[in-house]
Amino acid sequence: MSGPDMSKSTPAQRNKQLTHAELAATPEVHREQAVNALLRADDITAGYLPGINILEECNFYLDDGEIVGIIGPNGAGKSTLLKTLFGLIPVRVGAVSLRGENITSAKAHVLVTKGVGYVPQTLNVFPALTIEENLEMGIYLRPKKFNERFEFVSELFPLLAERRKVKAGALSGGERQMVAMGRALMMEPSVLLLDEPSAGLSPMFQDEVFIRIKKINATGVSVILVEQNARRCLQICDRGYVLDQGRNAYTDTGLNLANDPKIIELYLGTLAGSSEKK
Ligand SMILES: Nc1ncnc2c1ncn2[C@@H]1O[C@H](COP(=O)(O)OP(=O)(O)OP(=O)(O)O)[C@@H](O)[C@H]1O
Repeated sequence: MSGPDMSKSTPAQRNKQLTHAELAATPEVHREQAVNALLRADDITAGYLPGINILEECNFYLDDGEIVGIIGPNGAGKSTLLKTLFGLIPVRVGAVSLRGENITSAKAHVLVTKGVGYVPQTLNVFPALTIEENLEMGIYLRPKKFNERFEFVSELFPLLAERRKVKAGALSGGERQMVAMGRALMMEPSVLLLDEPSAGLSPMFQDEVFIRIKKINATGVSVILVEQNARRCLQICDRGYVLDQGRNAYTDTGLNLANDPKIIELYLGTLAGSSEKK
């Protein structure tokens, strides 16, 4: 690839020097940038039914400390990518690695012990259990650390401590989302995978969720965020990927994607002209 000499720059610096066109068009660039990534997927193909691939040769990486957003149309494969990274769907072709360790198709419970947390879009709390019991379920592998982690999670979500004896089934959608994120944080993950955390929430609660994600990230947790609310997602993420029909369509910084006329036209639709919240 022609262009600036990137041999002495950090991955973060190199990200900023490249346009989405360069990144999307050249898998070599992805590989070069992803060398020291915290989590990366190389050319992964995956699907649910035999012979039907949902993801086709997808490339993805997350650097330490980043929030990376994944946006795209309905059915593009965003949730499937997250599930594949978390070992819920086997990888058919390609590889996934965590801090350089090959974790391709490693099972979810193994990934949790390696510092990967996952919050599914639905059915992400135990409604019959109290908030406290839900959080206990999150750390059942290390029960002695409950108090320490409960304190950490309560600082991010004070409501969870205040209402610890309330059953999760009695909470609003936004409050349940906090329980789900809190539970995933109990195991002290270094990477948190969030599947459409703002889905179905009122605009006020959506804002609250995005603010909390930034706070979680500020504690040192790297975040992969799948979102329908693409514009809001791009506002808070360091980098974003656009998936379309199971393939990488574009990737760039969140800011560049949000302001790219092509992305606006194809993926952000009428939201593009709406007032933005910073
Ligand atoms: N359990 C499943 N079994 C078979 N096919 C599935 C399953 N879950 C999802 N799919 C299919 O995989 C494709 C990608 O779905 P996925 O949920 O990953 O898309 P998405 O980009 O997250 O979209 P959305 O924003 O609508 O959730 C769709 O065609 C969907 O019908």
